[in-house]
Amino acid sequence: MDGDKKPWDPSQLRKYDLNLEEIPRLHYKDPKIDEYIKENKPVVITESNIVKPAVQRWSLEYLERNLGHSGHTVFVSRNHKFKYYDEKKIYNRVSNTKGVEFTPPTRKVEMRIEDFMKRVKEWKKGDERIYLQQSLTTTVGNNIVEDFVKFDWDYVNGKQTKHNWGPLTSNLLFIAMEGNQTPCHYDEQENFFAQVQGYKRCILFPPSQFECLYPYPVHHPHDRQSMVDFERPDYNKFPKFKNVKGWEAVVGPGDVLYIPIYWWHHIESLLRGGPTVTVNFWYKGGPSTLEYPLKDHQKVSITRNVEKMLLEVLQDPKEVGPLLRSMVLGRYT
Ligand SMILES: CCC[C@@H](CC(=O)O)C(=O)C(=O)O
Ligand SMILES: [Zn+2]
Repeated sequence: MDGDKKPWDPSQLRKYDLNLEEIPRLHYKDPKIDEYIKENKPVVITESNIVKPAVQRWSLEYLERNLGHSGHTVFVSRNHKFKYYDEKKIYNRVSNTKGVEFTPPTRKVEMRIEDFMKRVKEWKKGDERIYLQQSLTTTVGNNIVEDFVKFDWDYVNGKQTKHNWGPLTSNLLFIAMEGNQTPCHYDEQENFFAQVQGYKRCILFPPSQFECLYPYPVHHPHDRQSMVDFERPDYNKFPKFKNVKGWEAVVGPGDVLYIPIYWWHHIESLLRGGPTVTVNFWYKGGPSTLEYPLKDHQKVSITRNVEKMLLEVLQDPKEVGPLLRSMVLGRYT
């Protein structure tokens, strides 16, 4: 790659009408990284050895040979969106206050890695898309385990300890087709999002923009996901989406993006960039001491608890909205 040639160009990014700033990129030895993490702000950590063995060795061919022959979790979508849904919340098939059936936007299948790679290679426009999302556990091959143990655990464990995070809950391996998209959502975990192969565009919003991103109700299968379709935003239903202000970074091999707990993120593999490989590190949040003023993500957590409590006592999801409206409108407005 000659000097000034960028590894990707803007034509590989889908067009959105969003007000975005660049997420800072800091060398992994820079102490300012700890200031960002302490303030729950995203930062791209560069030149680290966090997943260096994977960056060096995990080509698609290597992964096909070494990932292991058990079935791997693969999501299938009729379009480029892979919107997460919680199967456990499709309990009474009623997914919103109008009693409409919930139709899962993707389906989950178990696929052997060679079948997955074949379908990726032979994919044609109009075919269903697939997205491998597999927890890195002992079911993977020995070479992968050897690479995994050589990740820079001192570095990530050091951050976990310094910032008083909870335990590491999982490392997920993602193998995406070019153009695959995980629509805007938040997780209740701290995340080191380590890019291994290919380039991904990450668009993030702070928890304070909760009102502009219109999350589904907590009892909905799409809990934690934004209701706004970034490609065709409905400004009548979601007027405050116009005011949203976000941060973005395109991460490439070796970059590690810190996605703070409760921060919204919309992530997509670049168009025409080939398949991408990512490993994430999800940690439970630290103990949340209630210091005033409360942090924005603590307020989001409180709203979640209110919705859960109301559903628990009212039982019928259709009653939660009307009760909240009667409580607030005309009184707290
Ligand atoms: C299943 C979620 C995958 C990931 C987004 C992506 O890489 O497509 C993400 O949202 C996260 O790591 O939290
Ligand atoms: Zn996520």
